[in-house]
Amino acid sequence: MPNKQKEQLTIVIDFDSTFTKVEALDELADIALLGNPKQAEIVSKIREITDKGMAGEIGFADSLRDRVALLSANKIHIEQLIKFLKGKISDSFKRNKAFIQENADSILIVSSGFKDFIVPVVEELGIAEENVYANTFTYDAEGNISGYDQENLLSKDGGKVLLLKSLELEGEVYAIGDGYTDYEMRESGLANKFYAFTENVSRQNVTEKADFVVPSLDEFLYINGLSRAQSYPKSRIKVLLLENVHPKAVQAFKKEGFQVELLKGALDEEELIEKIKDVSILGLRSKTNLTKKVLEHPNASRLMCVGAFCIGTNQIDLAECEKRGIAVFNAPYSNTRSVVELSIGLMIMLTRNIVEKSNRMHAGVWDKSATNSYEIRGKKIGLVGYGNIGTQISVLAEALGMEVYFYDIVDKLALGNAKKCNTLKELLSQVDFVSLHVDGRKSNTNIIGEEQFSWMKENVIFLNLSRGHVVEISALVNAIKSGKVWGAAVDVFPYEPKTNDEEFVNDLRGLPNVILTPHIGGSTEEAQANIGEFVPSKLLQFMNNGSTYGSVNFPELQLPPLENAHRLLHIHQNVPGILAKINNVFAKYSVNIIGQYLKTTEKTGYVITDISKEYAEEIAKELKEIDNTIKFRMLY
Ligand SMILES: NC(=O)C1=CN([C@@H]2O[C@H](COP(=O)(O)OP(=O)(O)OC[C@H]3O[C@@H](n4cnc5c(N)ncnc54)[C@H](O)[C@@H]3O)[C@@H](O)[C@H]2O)C=CC1
Ligand SMILES: O=C(O)C(=O)COP(=O)(O)O
Repeated sequence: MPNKQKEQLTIVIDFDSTFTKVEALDELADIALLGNPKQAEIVSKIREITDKGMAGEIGFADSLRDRVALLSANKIHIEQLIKFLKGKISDSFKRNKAFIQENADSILIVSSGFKDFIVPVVEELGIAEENVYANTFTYDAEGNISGYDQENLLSKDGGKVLLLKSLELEGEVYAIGDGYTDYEMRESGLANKFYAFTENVSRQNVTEKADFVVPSLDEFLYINGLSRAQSYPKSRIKVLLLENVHPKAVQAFKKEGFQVELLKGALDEEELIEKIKDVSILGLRSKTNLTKKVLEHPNASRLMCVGAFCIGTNQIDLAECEKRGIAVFNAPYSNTRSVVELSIGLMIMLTRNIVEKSNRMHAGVWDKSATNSYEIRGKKIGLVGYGNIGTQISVLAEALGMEVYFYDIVDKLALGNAKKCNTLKELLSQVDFVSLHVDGRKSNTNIIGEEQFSWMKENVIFLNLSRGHVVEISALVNAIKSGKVWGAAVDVFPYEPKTNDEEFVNDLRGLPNVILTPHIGGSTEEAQANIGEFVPSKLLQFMNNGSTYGSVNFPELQLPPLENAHRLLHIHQNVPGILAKINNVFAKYSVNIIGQYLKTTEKTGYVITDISKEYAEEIAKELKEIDNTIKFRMLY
């Protein structure tokens, strides 16, 4: 075996729910019974028998006989099953194809399933037919399954033990599987160790008997010091996802073997301190504050990167993250359009006084009149903040015939015929609509208060879909009550309920021509699905490759994929001489550098060095000990 000088080791691997993600006979039943009116009933019966067998509740011979009798399958169905199973090989087996191919001679597939479909599937990863021990079907002249070879040891009760005994293997034997019959090989003493494989299913009566519980093949390889695709098994790395991020995000991390926990709501500071223990990757949305207090707590010491599954990152102490070598990513464009569409829609609803009309209709009042209903065409809109959202609204509003004005603290190029204002007052004093699209930086707190409302025209329509703390709510309430503001739409609030179970309490409730929405500007299926793909891809690139491209607080580096090299990632305070010190360590151990990349911000330096595979282990220790090192890790 590579990387380990040990006496001969044979690895015995189960097929169903271990090598592949599924139980093949259940799937065969699904395929064979397609179109049969009793399909659901028969399949559920077969699954029930499978489960009982796997849990050791009924003898295996009985389970096999009963299931085969229920199947009405033929050779064509087997062909379809093989195709299906090839797509269901467990992720960690696929990932470690190189190990399996290189060690195919010492790997045996021992299964109570059938060679008819197992052989073509395991051959995909380089395991030869002679290393597969399983049952075989018998067929009638038309190719229908008529039974199975009852002489085969694996068709009998305790079949795996009988088979293993007959093989008289020398050296160490390790068994990997998800079922009780896999454990029995260990119980009998024929296998030296049993690894309960839980990537696909986990059965308590099996895991409690195991020498080790392995959530992936990577974990098995890691425990035994064998060569593998993941330097450190991802099943040991915790991902915590908050605020009900899209299931696509959960899938993205699970597919790579991470340990993922998803929580529906946001967490407050104390709860986050509790939950962040041992977490390396944290995903949150706009409502969870990642504060200095959380970051400096020992529970957060493993945190490597954070994903804001939204645009705004004001809820995250970015500087503190940078100081601690934690890279933060967001989704700067995925929900832009959703906010833009909602803003335009709200403007029209308010200008036509639709909310009141609709409420009255629900109360049975038919009030067909044009009073207090206007078009937005020809009106002036003032955008405070001319970033990604502000500029898109600018283009659409102009297409709808509005005159666009904007104010931004940064010099921005006007799109179309939009007119730039030099001060907030200049903007507010001449427009019919005010729409806020600034970011949530602290200094934007209460930038719209009594004074700013006093600058606005009478009967202005006011929208805030940016951040709650940007507007002084009491001033807005007064402006609405005094009639200065004729209609308002507010999506974001200084305090927002943590979950959907908490009551929304705010002085804006009950005011006329005010549309209140529960911070849903970015909450469309499209936006959430986009974010659910985009943010994990950034976090995974950082974890797998070291790339920080798109980070909002870190030196940005887009790195080439790692090929046949080790990659050393060194994050340090940006003080003079660190690169020289790093390279002195490489020189001292005559390490061959294949590539080196450096990027710094004012405070932080990030050096990535790819080195050839032969290296002295001491270099990692010495690199970590360089003064001003923040974090160090190694990938291969
Ligand atoms: N309601 C919701 O569900 C959502 C709300 N948002 C909020 O919208 C904000 C804006 O999003 P993007 O346009 O993508 O961000 P962006 O960063 O592209 O644009 C923000 C613009 O505001 C400007 N700005 C900042 N402070 C200002 C001030 N005091 N006065 C004038 N201009 C100022 C900036 O220079 C920048 O051009 C986000 O930061 C987020 O807080 C974003 C998505 C969804
Ligand atoms: O993208 C943003 O900044 C938002 O405000 C949307 O936040 P959310 O993901 O809905 O909590």
